[in-house]
Amino acid sequence: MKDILDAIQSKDATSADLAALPLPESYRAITVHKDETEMFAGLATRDKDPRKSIHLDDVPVPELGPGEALVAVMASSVNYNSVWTSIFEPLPTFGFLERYGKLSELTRRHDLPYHIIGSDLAGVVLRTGPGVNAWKPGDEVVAHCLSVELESSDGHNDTMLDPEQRIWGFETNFGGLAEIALVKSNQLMPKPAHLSWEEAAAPGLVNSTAYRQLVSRNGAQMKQGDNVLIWGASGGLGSYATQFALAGGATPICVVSSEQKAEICRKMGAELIIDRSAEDYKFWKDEHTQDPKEWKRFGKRIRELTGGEDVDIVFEHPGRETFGASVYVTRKGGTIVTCASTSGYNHEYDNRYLWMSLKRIIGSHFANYREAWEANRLIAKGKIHPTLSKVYSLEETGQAAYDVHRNLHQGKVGVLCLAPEEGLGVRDEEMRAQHIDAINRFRNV
Ligand SMILES: C/C=C/C(=O)SCCNC(=O)CCNC(=O)[C@H](O)C(C)(C)COP(=O)(O)OP(=O)(O)OC[C@H]1O[C@@H](n2cnc3c(N)ncnc32)[C@H](O)[C@@H]1OP(=O)(O)O
Ligand SMILES: NC(=O)C1=CN([C@@H]2O[C@H](COP(=O)(O)OP(=O)(O)OC[C@H]3O[C@@H](n4cnc5c(N)ncnc54)[C@H](OP(=O)(O)O)[C@@H]3O)[C@@H](O)[C@H]2O)C=CC1
Repeated sequence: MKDILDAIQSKDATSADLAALPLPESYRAITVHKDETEMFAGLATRDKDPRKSIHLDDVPVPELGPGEALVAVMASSVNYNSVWTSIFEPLPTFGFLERYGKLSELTRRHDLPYHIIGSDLAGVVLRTGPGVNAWKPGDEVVAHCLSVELESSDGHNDTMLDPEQRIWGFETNFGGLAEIALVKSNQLMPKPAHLSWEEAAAPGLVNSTAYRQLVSRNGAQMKQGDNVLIWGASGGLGSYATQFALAGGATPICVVSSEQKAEICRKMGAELIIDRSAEDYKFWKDEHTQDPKEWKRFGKRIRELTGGEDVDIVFEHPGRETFGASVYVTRKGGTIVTCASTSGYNHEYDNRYLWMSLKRIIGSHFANYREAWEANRLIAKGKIHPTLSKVYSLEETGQAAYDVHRNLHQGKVGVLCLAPEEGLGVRDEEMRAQHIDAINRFRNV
């Protein structure tokens, strides 16, 4: 592994040099174990501690198949899907690996007693399998997390609709929180040249998801002048949704839970901010009953901020706790676009406010290759910036996942895999200098 890292860091190693280096037999990877899926039985979600279930193991390098690439991972990031995997909710992910393993001789590789997790990476291509022409060893890349087979016609208008659509590192094995990852070559995209490895690895999953959810024709199709209510506006998804709203001429109404987070949103350029903790909204009176008076108080606050307007789009992901309020505060004909249910997936809302006011709920999930490519292009052009706050070592991934699980973080949390330190991998210093304040906006807050 040291030779590989030396070659990546040397200025003059060629593609042929990298291709000629032998692969190691094993590599270090963050895993959860199949024989531990019951370890948190009986505990409340909040009390399930990723530091106990996440391991750093030596694992064998997987066989490389057609259309695939092995990538030396310089850095990765923590996504909430890795939190779900590590607390075995809503299901242990081993069921996904078993199902995938039944598809073919080749996919059987994924069905293992350990799951290498992680759905983001920035790194360097080491090997490509048969049929891969667009990428070669030595290419500096980021990977999006859509894994598809595309044997059915269903996915050929929008690859997210492929019946064999999976999220890499969540529903497949050999994910990005490791020194080497196995991806399909159609997950690869050019690494933005002005970013370090850990900055480049941070946006991928959430940036692509927010792009489809808010901007794409497959999502809410946000337009200039729209009022967009963004839950968790300084979090993973929300920090990109806020940037897309601002860059697209819309007005974000950012919901956060502290003054510190409100300040981050102001630094991004947002002006309309609701501190849900300070204003103490209680949308649920008890576990079973919502309080429409609280929806109304929340809606009034939005109208105060906007000068009397309601929101055209709600960017939803907290789920059960907020969904009733989200449906209520959306304007007539507006859109609630949801990609998650962090606080619970059985949502309740008053349907009269949906049908009588001709509102629409849209379900959105990750992004197709084109959407991920467009979202990555915006990063590469310096129009949208990474929101990396803190960086951990691979050994500390359990703590990094704990921070995200307990909402102790801001924006995105990075993980160094092969990169020996932060700040490496920048190719375009001039462009970096132009955007350095925006790139560092979330650092150490
Ligand atoms: C990019 C990052 C993203 C995120 O972070 S997202 C957040 C993390 N992700 C999650 O929390 C999602 C985790 N996944 C799940 O919870 C489950 O994954 C699902 C609930 C999404 C699906 O459940 P399941 O049981 O895996 O699949 P089924 O599609 O319900 O299939 C089970 C059986 O039910 C049959 N079935 C499906 N639809 C119907 C129907 N309409 N009528 C009759 N049967 C149906 C199927 O065929 C199959 O059957 P057979 O077991 O025999 O194969
Ligand atoms: N379907 C898909 O493709 C994707 C789904 N997801 C899912 O989206 C969810 C969010 O992911 P991500 O943004 O990365 O996570 P983060 O934890 O980084 O950010 C979420 C933010 O939401 C806010 N929040 C959390 N709980 C509540 C609540 N009960 N009420 C109101 N606000 C809340 C918090 O902000 P604050 O405290 O400041 O209000 C938090 O910072 C996860 O469940 C994840 O699995 C993520 C990416 C892709």
